[in-house]
Amino acid sequence: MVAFIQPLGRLYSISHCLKSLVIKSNFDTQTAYKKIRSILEIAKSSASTRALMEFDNPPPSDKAKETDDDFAIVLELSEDDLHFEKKKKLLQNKGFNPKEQVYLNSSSGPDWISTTLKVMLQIARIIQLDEVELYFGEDDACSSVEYYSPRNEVEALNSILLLLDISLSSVTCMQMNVLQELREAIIGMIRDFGEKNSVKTKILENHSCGKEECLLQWGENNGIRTRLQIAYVKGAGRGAIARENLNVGDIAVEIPVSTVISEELIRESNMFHILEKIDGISSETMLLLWSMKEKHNYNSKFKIYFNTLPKEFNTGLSFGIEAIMALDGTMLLEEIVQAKQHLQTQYDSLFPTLCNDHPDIFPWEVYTWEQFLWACELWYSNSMQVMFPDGKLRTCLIPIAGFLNHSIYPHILHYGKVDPATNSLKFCLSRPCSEGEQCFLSYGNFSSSHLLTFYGFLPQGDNPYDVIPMDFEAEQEDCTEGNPRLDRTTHMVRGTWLSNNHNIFYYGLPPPLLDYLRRAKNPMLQTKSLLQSNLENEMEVLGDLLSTFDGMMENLGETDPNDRENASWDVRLAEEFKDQQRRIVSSVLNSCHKGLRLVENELRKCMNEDTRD
Ligand SMILES: C[S@@+](CC[C@H](N)C(=O)[O-])C[C@H]1O[C@@H](n2cnc3c(N)ncnc32)[C@H](O)[C@@H]1O
Repeated sequence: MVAFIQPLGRLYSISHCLKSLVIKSNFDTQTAYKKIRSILEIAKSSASTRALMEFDNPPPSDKAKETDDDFAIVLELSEDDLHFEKKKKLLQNKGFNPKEQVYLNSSSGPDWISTTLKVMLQIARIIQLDEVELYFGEDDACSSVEYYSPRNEVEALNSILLLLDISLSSVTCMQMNVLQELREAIIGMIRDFGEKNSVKTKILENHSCGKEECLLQWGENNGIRTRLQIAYVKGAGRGAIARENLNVGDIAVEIPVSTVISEELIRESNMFHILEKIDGISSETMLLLWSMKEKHNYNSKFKIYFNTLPKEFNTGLSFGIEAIMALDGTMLLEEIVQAKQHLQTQYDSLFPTLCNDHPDIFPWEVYTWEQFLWACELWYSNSMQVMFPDGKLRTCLIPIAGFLNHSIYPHILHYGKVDPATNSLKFCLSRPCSEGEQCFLSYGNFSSSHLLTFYGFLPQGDNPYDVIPMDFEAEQEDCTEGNPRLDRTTHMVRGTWLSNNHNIFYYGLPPPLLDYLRRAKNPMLQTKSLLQSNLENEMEVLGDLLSTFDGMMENLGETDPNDRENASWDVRLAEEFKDQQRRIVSSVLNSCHKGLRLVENELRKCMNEDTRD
């Protein structure tokens, strides 16, 4: 996403001990290439130096069993991980260390592969958790989490595969057999996971793809290699379809840097010397202004690419007034209004000044507000963040790869780093894609509100990143000066159907939120035992949540009975989004009601016991 929109704040209010509940969209930033990743490390005792790849001797108790074929893989949570402490705690709750050795012993029994992989996968899943997944990850030792999110699962399986591949190069023959067996099992798990979650694409045969084929030909002439073809697909414009069966690790598309639209181009243009003098202008904004003019340049190197771009993008930024009003009761209304206002302010700060001062370089008919909005939508919905060999992250438009649609079950997770050896971007598969199947990318771990605003669609399936963030502000006594101060904490909820744990003290709701509310009510309560005081506190917490979410549901109103089929594209999208919000809020309300019944039951038992005593 281009960096000229700031995160936007949104408001709700909660009664009782909490002063206010401010809801913010602070989990939507494009983190994929900025985030410091946890690394998985493998250890080998025979190596003279401890490097990324080492093998460890078995622990003393296992010494008797030590053979040439007894060896361990170490899965390590990097201390550089942004969430190191939380992940370490979660690992420890499940009985693992942040640096865990998993012994590979093929003679330990017929189930050694599934037992070993189960352990490795549990650890790898936690290491690969992102901020939202970690927040919702159950934190008690008893609940065994099967999986956190489709992205996390594919990421965790691929990280184990990478570990095995790294280690294959330096093992004995017997150890190689063991690793190969594990590797095949992992590939099988990735395939099974993909088959269970495959998204059926309807290809629209009656649409011609002449312009797209011209671009593929242009790509071939310019060194782009692709195993994808382009077709119109139902509900998503164009999409990229596998021409042949593609396996994990295969490259679906390879794009030389010379065919990428990035800030280098603006430096070569005649508008650079004017734009560079504008205070605080970002390279993304310069590039956006460049692209507005370049799409009319008949001699442009990228003319064929510009020819394939839609006339309209239909993102949330183009929502008309009726659609915006249809969002009433959701936080998205304010977000879209603010985003549009922000763009209008940006436009007004540049135009008509640039057109008046340099009419030959910035012709007014090219730099209208409508054209500016079109370019913003182009850059928001089609650009990718790319890490170049010089270590700089640049926002780029990437011909052909730009046809890849987004999915919650993506085939391609990592694509944003230029391979310095080939000076190209490689789009490698993290799960297989069969011939004729649509190949999907992950645009990032985005909520539906973000995807609607900046990309103009709502993804199919349960989006684990559809959260309702909640910022709590609680007044605290300042010990040193006796002045009250505001403590701000961020929590969130999402559809409680995504949780595995609906037992008492959990109810499918996020444990960190519940713990925070419990402590806010009664800082002395420490345990989740069935004591009367705990249960009474629990009733209050659930009661507060119930009244907050009841209010949200009331604000959302009833489903619009009007015929959606005949509604305009934007009103239909707004109504669909609102339905999703209702579903989330309704699931929270159900969980609170069920929770209250559970707690009441236990409280009754508690009181009966007291009267018997
Ligand atoms: C990078 S482009 C992908 C190619 C695009 N479909 C096209 O025809 O040019 C991103 C745009 O594709 C569409 N898109 C991507 N993923 C989608 C999905 N899962 N469902 C519906 N539309 C999608 C949205 O319009 C989005 O703004």
